[in-house]
Amino acid sequence: MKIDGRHYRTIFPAPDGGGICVIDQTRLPFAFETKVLASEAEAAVAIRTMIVRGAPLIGATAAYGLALAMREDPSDRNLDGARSRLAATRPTAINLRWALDRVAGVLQPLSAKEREAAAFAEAARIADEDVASCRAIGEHGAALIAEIARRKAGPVNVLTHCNAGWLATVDWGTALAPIYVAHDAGLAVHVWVDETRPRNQGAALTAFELNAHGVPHTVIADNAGGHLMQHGQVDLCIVGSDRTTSTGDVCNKIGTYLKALAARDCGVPFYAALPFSTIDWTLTDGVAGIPIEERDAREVTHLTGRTDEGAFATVAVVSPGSPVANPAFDVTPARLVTGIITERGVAEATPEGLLGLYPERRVAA
Ligand SMILES: CSC[C@H]1O[C@H](OP(=O)(O)O)[C@H](O)[C@@H]1O
Repeated sequence: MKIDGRHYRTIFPAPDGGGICVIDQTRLPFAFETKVLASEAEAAVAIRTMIVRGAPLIGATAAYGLALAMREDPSDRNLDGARSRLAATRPTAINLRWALDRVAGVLQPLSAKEREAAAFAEAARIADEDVASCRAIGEHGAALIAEIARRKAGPVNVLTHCNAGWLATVDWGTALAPIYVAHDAGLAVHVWVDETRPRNQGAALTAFELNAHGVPHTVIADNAGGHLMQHGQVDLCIVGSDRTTSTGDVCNKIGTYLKALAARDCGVPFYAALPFSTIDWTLTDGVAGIPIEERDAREVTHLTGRTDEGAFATVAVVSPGSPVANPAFDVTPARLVTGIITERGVAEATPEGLLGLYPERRVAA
């Protein structure tokens, strides 16, 4: 996407070959800064501390992290060690392990001296595929928005949760890609942006993206979404996913499930947008099977932002000494999901629906 007229991907090789450039998303929206990840360890820290975040971007970063590890030591021992260390950075987004397994599968049969170049090449393919997949998600999802636009006057009002925009992927995004494609095609779209406590990816990142692209939007408190749906101000919900099961259960940022419940109660269509790399074909029960990351309590007890004088500041917002829980994701059961928007089209949130798009995943009876 473009920032001040210049096109960026969220991750790209440093021009001097010194490592991998990423956007430091912990500094947005008040500072647009890139960082060079020059080692496996720096890639791991970037994922763990959410300098980079979003399932597809986590996967791409891990792929390049493995390439950086091969630059350091291409031995079998380090390949296995780096794969384990990077996999341990965050437990929920399946894209992380998917990318590591894919790159490691390419490297294992190679000689040590071949591994660095092969790893960087495979990581680049993963990044390029993600851009193409997310662009296609945009096209398929935009058709849903266009269908609603034909039936109503005024803008199509889309509610989204967290950030599933181009900052969560290599480019285009997943939940926001249909909004960009529809907006660029001249359709009137307005986005309700859930702030998304506690990390505020909506208020900080989705709002930043939509501002930069000129998409009309309104930032709301997380708890306002149900009210807006009750009053007919939401035409559909589109969210991202960190892991979706073969049966259509959708794991996404904490609070997504509550929006799905409100949407069902108000008759609002609720879609998840995700690429093939986010589907976990080994799972049928997301609530029981998907590991939910428990993040640091400080993400709940403190807020970081910019003062009126323009300085970054962190303040406490919780009564000192109170215990805190911080589950980072929840699972929306398939029964609450209207459809799943993928790079291959829109499927019902059912095994048959997903297999209809990915027939190669049918297990021989
Ligand atoms: C396109 S995946 C976006 C997905 O990832 C976010 O989680 P996090 O910011 O913690 O990496 C959130 O669940 C988004 O929906």
